[in-house]
Amino acid sequence: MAGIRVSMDVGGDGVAVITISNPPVNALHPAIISGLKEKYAEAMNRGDVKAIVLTGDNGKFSGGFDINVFAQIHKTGDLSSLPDVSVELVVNIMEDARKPSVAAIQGLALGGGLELAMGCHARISTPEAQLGLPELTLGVIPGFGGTQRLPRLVGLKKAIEMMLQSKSITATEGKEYGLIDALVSPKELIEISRQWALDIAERRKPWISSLRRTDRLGSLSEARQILQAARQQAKRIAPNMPQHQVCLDAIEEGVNFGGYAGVLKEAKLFKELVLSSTSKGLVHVFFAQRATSKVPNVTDVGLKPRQIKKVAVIGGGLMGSGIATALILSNIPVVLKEVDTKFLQRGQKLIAANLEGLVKKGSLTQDKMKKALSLLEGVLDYSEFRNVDMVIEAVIEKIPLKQSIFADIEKACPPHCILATNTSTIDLNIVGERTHSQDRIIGAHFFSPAHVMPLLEIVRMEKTSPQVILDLMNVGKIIKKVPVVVGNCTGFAVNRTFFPYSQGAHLLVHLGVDVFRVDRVISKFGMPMGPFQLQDVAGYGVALAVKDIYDSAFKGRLFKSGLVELMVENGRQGKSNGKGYYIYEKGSKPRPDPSVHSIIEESRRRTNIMPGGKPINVSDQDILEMIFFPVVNEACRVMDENIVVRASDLDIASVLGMGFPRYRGGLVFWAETVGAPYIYSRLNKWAELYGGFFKPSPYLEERAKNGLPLSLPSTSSSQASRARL
Ligand SMILES: C[C@H](O)CC(=O)SCCNC(=O)CCNC(=O)[C@H](O)C(C)(C)COP(=O)(O)OP(=O)(O)OC[C@H]1O[C@@H](n2cnc3c(N)ncnc32)[C@H](O)[C@@H]1OP(=O)(O)O
Repeated sequence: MAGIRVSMDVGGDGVAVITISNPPVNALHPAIISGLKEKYAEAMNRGDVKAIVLTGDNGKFSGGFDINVFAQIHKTGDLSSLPDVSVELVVNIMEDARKPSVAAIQGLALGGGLELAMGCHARISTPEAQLGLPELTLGVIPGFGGTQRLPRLVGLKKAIEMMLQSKSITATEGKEYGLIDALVSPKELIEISRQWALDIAERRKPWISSLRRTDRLGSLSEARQILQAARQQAKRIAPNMPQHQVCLDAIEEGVNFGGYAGVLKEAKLFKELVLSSTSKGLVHVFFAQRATSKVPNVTDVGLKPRQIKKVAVIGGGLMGSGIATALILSNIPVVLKEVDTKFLQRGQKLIAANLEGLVKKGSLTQDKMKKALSLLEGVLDYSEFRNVDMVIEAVIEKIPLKQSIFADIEKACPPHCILATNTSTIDLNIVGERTHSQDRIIGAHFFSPAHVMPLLEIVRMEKTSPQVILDLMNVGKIIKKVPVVVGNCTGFAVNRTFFPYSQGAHLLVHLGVDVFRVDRVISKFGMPMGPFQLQDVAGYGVALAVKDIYDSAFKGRLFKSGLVELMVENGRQGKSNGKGYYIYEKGSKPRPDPSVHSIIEESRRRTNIMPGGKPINVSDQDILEMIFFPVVNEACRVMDENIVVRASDLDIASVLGMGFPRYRGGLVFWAETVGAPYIYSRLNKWAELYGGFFKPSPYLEERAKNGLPLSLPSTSSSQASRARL
């Protein structure tokens, strides 16, 4: 296997330097594990080797066990490709060896990488290296002894925090906690590690096996209290995932019966979790997220992103101020344009408040806030636009207004400048209709709050140039977003796929289902909140503004009711005025408002769709399916029309844009686990009972009838044969 190797170099000082090499992050592929076993055996047998230094190639120790192996196991169900590492390699070969090992760490030591380092008898690191056990984010637990050694090195409380929250620390922090023995510069790393290893071999420094330590664990009663508190916390933060409690089970075994018993238990539990549906979903999301950065004809044609030195943002409302915040936080200077001083000041205040919020949370220092604010310039006309590299328009969703802005900025900006719009629904062809710059017009659809939400939906038109797409993808990465490139249509990929989400919820309520029950079922499934609370939080203005646009784009598959208008007529605007389906009061959680029932009753009377005038009788499962299956159905149309590059892009967009539970792998991945034939048959039945809103799309029908995966890309012949359906 090219590039995958373990090498050993024995110096005149008697130290064998064993180096892991598997670019780009030195992942621990099974071939690396066998290589390590082989080199250690050789080092033990050679008379000229007194001690070992273990390190990684190219400035990185290791990014952990090779996650591709998990993906392979998920496909085959066969666990035999998992090498025996925790006992055979880390305990028997490394920790209990006759010759000591020192880990020389640089760049990163994550997951199995850090676990190998903890099996060494000392750890020397460069200060900025990232150390952590993020296995729970993949639905498993640390499996090379990490659940046992980390608590014995940094104490139970800190270790549990690092594992349950998958939180990395720097080596500088690691030194404070006892994980790292010495901090050194990259230049000295190998030299000092060699000397350290010799010092241990010659007993000038202590020969410590982490697994046998107990001094950092505290008393049994203290340990039990910490574990108990952690179990409660895990129940709250991860109610639908098994790996948090299982990780605590492994730690507890070691606390009660010693480190070695803990390692054995950990190995057993690890194997069980690898096959869990949670791990399948999370590993899928790991690779799906990385796949979004590969866009055919954009990222594979040798283009280099141009530097974007300055960006103009038009509109200082909620979205514009959030976008400006995200840019200045990543050191990109921003010109913020508004129509008058009052609106400009409001925008500047919103940006300052966004930054202050981050300072309060502890994620930004005062100095960095000042630095960010110094990069913001407020303007009332286009004169400062002459030297910007990108404009992001973020004004209200009014077509004539956007068209006139685009005609203006085409004149005011330099010819290379990217002209982006943050519209969430309007067709980009319409926005740019009055310009001659179709090749540099692009959608930059942020999600609210824009400085917090991780998704950036990049919308390209047929004529948008690959260079412009690449530049915006790069800006997205710089401002720490995950850019997903999609095609142009009403609502683009995310809002289009999810428009039936709120509509299905409204339909159910008009069929007689309780509004708060709908929200409870959806939250229990793992969404951050139910569709009605979401509507409260987003504000009814959004729903009303896009209504006509959806009406004309999605004819025949809409459910129309006047409930939102009725809510507004009754003085309810959702969270913004404290009164929606829920009551919002400062300092307390949203409370269901029973007085909303009379408004709903009125809306039901007007719509009059309950069969025989009586509420339908449905189970919680029915509610879930009647809301999500229409969403899957629309996702099928989005895939059929090639709005997304690949199905997994919709998985990432649903997770990062809508809060679809990551551990379910995203919308399409989840739908595959449910099965196209079942989804199709349910939608068909509801279409007969309740009309066109549920009618299965030809794409779904074809997949269901032919037993094909939903994620399999369409071929032109299948598209043609569907057109005849
Ligand atoms: C038994 C053990 O306890 C189990 C384990 O060790 S499980 C693994 C634990 N380790 C992790 O979870 C770390 C996962 N990796 C990461 O968080 C990040 O990739 C990183 C912080 C290492 C690097 O981030 P960044 O520089 O942004 O690069 P990123 O794009 O994420 O990764 C670069 C490439 O390395 C791959 N990669 C990263 N870590 C990998 C791993 N552990 N296994 C396989 N591939 C990996 C990525 O898939 C990507 O591949 P691509 O270029 O083909 O898309």
